[in-house]
Amino acid sequence: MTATAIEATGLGLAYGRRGRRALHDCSFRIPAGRVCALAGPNGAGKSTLLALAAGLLRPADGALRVLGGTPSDVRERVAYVAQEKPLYPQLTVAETLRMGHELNPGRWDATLAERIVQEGGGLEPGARIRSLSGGQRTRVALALALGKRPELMLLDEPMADLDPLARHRLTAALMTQAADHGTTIVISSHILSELETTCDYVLLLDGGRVRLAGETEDLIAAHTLLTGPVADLPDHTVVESRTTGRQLTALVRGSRAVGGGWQAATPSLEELLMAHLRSPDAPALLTPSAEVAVA
Ligand SMILES: Nc1ncnc2c1ncn2[C@@H]1O[C@H](COP(=O)(O)OP(=O)(O)OP(=O)(O)O)[C@@H](O)[C@H]1O
Repeated sequence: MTATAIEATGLGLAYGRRGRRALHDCSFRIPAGRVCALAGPNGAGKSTLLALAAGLLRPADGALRVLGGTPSDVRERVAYVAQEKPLYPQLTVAETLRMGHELNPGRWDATLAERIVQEGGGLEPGARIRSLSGGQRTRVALALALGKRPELMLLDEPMADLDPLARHRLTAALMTQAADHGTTIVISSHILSELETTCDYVLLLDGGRVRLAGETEDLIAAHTLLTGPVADLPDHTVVESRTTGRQLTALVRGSRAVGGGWQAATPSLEELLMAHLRSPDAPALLTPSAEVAVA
């Protein structure tokens, strides 16, 4: 089995004593070297999971192992970019990068960090962080994260405020980092169509629970999109079915051929995720590499 980047066993967390559970009994594994999409609707628990993996929150239940240790043990080897991209507003861009250098002795890649802030309409080194736009701050935050040359990057909706060109460039920089250095990237996003082209692993959360986890390809291959006359679908686990006039469209588990006028197609990742989100009662599915080994 390949090395493990993140392993959660029965992980649970509630905010406050009477708080609703943000995560509930989550067990899954993300192997090292993957680019993993963390998907799920608002309030699914994505930011909570990333903050736990970054060691900023502690689990109330269960356990979370990151790069083989506790999140606080491995902090040096992990880069975390939170949704609100906290940076020091009074520092300049150059001072922020210098801080990155000082905080990461022996690891810091100044050339890469500089390139990220300079690419596509460079940021003035003397510009104060407080004077930057949201998207420009994101570039500085990602430069700090990439400059650290981490083994694991935890990115909470990093691209949300970037223009399409900057988004494209930074996605390419992340993919190069993953390919050249085997960095594991866990990236939360609501833009499902973008995840399909960039991510080879998926973790879908909903209501604080794991719904899908595993290789993108294998999860897609484990489902079939069937279209045909309105009728029962015997012998299939139906994730979601919808009727339009006399036609039924159903996402089912399995890839068996069906007769009787049914047309079978491979779902896109977006279709797969959307069908699961629209059907909260569909059973969860984890591929073997995402299952936690029972001791
Ligand atoms: N600091 C907090 N105090 C109390 N409840 C919180 C706090 N942060 C998150 N929650 C609750 O925990 C649950 C999970 O929130 P979380 O931010 O992890 O979801 P998310 O999947 O990242 O959502 P989004 O896509 O909107 O960013 C939600 O019900 C949310 O209201």
